Amino acid sequence: MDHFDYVDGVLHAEDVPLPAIAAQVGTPVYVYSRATLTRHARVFRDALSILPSVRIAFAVKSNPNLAVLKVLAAEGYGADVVSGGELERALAAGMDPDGVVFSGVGKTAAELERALLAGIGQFNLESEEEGLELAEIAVRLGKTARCALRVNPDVDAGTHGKISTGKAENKFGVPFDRAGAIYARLAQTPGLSMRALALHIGSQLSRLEPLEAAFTKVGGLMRDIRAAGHAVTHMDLGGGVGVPYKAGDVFPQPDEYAAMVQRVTRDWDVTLMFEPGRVITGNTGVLVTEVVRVKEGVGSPWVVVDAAMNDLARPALYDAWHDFAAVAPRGPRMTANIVGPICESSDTFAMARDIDAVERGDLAVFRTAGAYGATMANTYNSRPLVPEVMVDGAKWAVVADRIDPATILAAERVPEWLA
Ligand SMILES: Cc1ncc(COP(=O)(O)O)c(C=O)c1O
Ligand SMILES: N[C@@H](CCCC[NH3+])C(=O)O
Repeated sequence: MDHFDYVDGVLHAEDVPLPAIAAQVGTPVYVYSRATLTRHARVFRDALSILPSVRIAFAVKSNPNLAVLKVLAAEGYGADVVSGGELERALAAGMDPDGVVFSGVGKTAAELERALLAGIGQFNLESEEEGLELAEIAVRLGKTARCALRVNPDVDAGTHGKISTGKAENKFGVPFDRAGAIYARLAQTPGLSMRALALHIGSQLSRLEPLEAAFTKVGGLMRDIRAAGHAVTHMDLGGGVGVPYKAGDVFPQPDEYAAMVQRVTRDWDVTLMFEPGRVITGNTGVLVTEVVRVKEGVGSPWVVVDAAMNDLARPALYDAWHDFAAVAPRGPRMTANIVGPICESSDTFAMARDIDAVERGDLAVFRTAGAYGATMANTYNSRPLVPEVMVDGAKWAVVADRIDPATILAAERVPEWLA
């Protein structure tokens, strides 16, 4: 459930008509509902409350906007970060460093040092090499780094290949059959305090079975590691729970996910950690766009909108589906190809889609754009960086400015020797 509904034939975000935002901020623009965000944060947290000891670290990459992070910090969420930049955002949002988990295969020495000095809660080590490097830095700084070892369980998540992370051929984590030995070595390395195993097998999972298989497998590994005499006090089960993008699609609900986790982890005796992203933010946002032109096509007309693959990359990258709806539907329907203005054929949001009939100048939205939307935007074709707005009841505010090409141009330099 979200808070984007039609009132008197006009799509609103909570109590605010989207045309009012478009008139002031222009398009394209991401619009987030604070009520939806809060609701999702609470539903997920409450579902997990059936488990004895839980820490939730929001996957910042899914929506790193500072206002979004502030709302989640107030709901007791920590942060799963994958770069120094995301760490700074989490800290700027007032998140407790102890609730920050640092994932990623390529953390640099500078990032590791900064995170150690900030006192983050856990480093999710993705290799033995990373662990040894972190240990050296920790010893030099007189610190101890609390760590998890990320294991690659070699389980097929059944999601799009480009967002699958738990098969042996993916770069993430250490090979399952090497994990016990690596954990043992790192547990004896000064500067590190090994406390957990971590896993994350992929994103936008539509079924719980692959997660259950992976948790079960890594649970067995945890027992082996304990039997070898090493402590495991935490287990980080990652994120990955998917959301429906297409009206009518059915996805696992947070309470079903929690029940599965409870069943698998009943005798683990650990603090369970989670890194949800999309399930918290996916439904909290829409991308508002304006129809620039309706152009004759072969078969279906081309509906050219002013949003493009630089603003919402998911359809171009993963052939992802985002529902498209007119902000003020005229009544009839049409079959159309929806595209952006960028000079790439992959700048296509939908082909031969049955949509609300639209004309030049009409506003429309791509739904379920709160996760992996603005965060993946760029300025390709020297387009502006898309702005973001948050709505709260009848109030709304710009929470990220549109960065226009002139500002970007001002950061570029022509060297003297070219002048
Ligand atoms: C390590 C890690 N944790 C958490 C997430 C969040 O995933 P999702 O948005 O699918 O919940 C990701 C992204 O897939 C990730 O790479
Ligand atoms: N960017 C991807 C998700 C990647 C998850 C990263 N671990 C998407 O839009 O679906």
